[in-house]
Amino acid sequence: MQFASDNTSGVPGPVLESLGRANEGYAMGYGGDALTTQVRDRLRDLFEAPQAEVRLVTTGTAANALALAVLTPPWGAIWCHDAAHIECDECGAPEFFVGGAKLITMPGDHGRIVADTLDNSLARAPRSVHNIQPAALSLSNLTEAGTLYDPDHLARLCTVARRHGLGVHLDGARFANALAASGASPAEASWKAGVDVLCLGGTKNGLMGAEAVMIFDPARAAEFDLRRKRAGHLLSKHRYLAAQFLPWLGDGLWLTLAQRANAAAERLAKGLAALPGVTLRHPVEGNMIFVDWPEDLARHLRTNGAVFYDAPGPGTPPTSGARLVASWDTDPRQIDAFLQLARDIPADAMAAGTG
Ligand SMILES: Cc1ncc(COP(=O)(O)O)c(C=O)c1O
Ligand SMILES: C[C@H](O)[C@H](N)C(=O)O
Repeated sequence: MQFASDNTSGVPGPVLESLGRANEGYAMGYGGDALTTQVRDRLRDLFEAPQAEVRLVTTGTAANALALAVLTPPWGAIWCHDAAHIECDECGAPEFFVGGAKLITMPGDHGRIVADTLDNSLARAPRSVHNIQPAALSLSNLTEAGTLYDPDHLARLCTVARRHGLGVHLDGARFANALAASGASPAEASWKAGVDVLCLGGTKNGLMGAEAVMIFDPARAAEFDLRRKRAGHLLSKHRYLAAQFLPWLGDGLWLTLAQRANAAAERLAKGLAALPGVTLRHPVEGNMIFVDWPEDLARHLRTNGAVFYDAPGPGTPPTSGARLVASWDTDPRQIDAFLQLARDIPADAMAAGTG
């Protein structure tokens, strides 16, 4: 019953088979191989962006930090949600890779920034020589709350950012889950809404460790290349990164895998919502669930083999809660066993706090 994260999942057969095929013979390094060119062309086609530049790296943190570095000068400020991964879980990588940027965090219900709040914040931002300079807006889709920005909401935020002279970065660690949930096209959910650089996550959706940075303004690619190299994120055996993407993007596998993860989360959320004392903290719009539940229930589930991260709720002291993440390979039987376990918690355990 593994619900810690979608990065705990395995790699689907077509991706492993593609790696095996890529292992034949020799290929130029550092992205000079034929597979890398095929991935670029495939992504340009899928995103209706023939001029876009595509760069592959191995982690989402590197993708985010490097993408933000080409949007933000060392004296720049990056606006983001206060629960953003770049704020909470990247150990200062964006600030480091930019060379001194400051993250300006904002509230927003269910992990989403509201356009008026962003507009007001940017309008009040001082811009004298004494101040860090507004430079970029960073959004995540899915958000870190597992919710969705639809293209209209995304476009409103990008319009505000543009009006204040900011570039827009989209952390798409779960972009496929967002597309699968919204039905939007890749272009509508990115550059057509106003996104300048998209970090398209593969690792959480079946790939072994591969992320594609899509730079919709090709003029920014040269700087990205130099930053990627000096960060140590230009792989010499680059064909093995590209080989992961080809089957994934080939016949829509990326969306099929994301739909499976989303459906698994929907199944789990439905069962959780029916349990006494359990509430869903955010709408479940992709493959992540946040619940508020009794500590005894969490303890009972963990004692019996369930794996998940705690996610304390608001308030002082914080309420007991958890994040549960479904993956492309989450087995419905795992979900049913987890829910049955939750239903079977001994009544006295809840009462005595020994569940
Ligand atoms: C929203 C989001 N962005 C970025 C990342 C970074 O990915 P990585 O752990 O590969 O650095 C994660 C990690 O899971 C994530 O959840
Ligand atoms: C939080 C952790 O860093 C990882 N991004 C995850 O979502 O599991």
